[in-house]
Amino acid sequence: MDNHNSTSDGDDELQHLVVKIVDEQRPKLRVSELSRVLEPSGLSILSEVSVEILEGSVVGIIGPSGSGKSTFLRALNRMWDPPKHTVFLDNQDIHDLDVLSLRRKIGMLFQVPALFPGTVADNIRYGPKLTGKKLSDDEVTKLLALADLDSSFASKNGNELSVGQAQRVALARTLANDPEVLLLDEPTSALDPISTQAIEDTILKLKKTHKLTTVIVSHSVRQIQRIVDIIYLLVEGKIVEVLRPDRLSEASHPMARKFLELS
Ligand SMILES: Nc1ncnc2c1ncn2[C@@H]1O[C@H](COP(=O)(O)OP(=O)(O)OP(=O)(O)O)[C@@H](O)[C@H]1O
Repeated sequence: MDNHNSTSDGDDELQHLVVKIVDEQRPKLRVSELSRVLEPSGLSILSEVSVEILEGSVVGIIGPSGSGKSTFLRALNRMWDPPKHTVFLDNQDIHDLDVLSLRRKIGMLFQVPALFPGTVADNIRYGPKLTGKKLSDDEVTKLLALADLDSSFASKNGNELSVGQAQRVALARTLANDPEVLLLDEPTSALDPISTQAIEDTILKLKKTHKLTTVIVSHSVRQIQRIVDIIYLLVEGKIVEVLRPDRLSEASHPMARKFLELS
């Protein structure tokens, strides 16, 4: 009986600890009633989207083609300029930040990597150089390693790389800016499984070591299930479901069910 009680107390303590840890995760990004209507057609692409993205979390955005996923993602670092008072980073309206420093804090990776002319090292040094910082060879090697590339890549030219290698260089280049948030727009849909895994591993590693917050748009439900903490399902510009990756089958919205069945 005593033993039973002490186990139950232990469970309570654990529960409190879990609640405390969850409580301590603060919102990194807050989106408040974000809408986008295309002129002159009047087509609504995003409709009053409100979400909180917790620091250190990996958030997945899924949904049918044309549902507004990329538009939502691009709003977060002003690749598409959202209205004022709709997107906040650390509680600050992103319009109050200089756009270049915003994009250093919130880095982005696209489906197809576009490297600048020059070597891989030139690419990785590009961002820090803009702020007057020259990365050492050692720092370049560390960034390459983070993207699972060895130091021999530093001297290669961008056009010598496979798409998967180029995407990993693009990731290392983004990470060179020491971002707090990473936006990934279908980053592995053109990649082989090894490069895909390298990118997923890097995201999970940086979540642990740097509390990096990641928002990923992906058509791969399996990928989403492998790496994200929470899933937002976007249909016709609206978030229709918020799901845990292990509870995707519980989605109830008809379009969500169809999308998941066909994925
Ligand atoms: N600048 C623009 N001008 C006109 N239409 C646009 C523009 N940007 C987006 N759209 C339209 O808005 C809708 C949402 O686009 P968006 O790229 O955000 O969707 P998505 O969910 O990312 O799609 P996909 O999965 O196919 O990449 C689409 O119908 C698209 O054609």
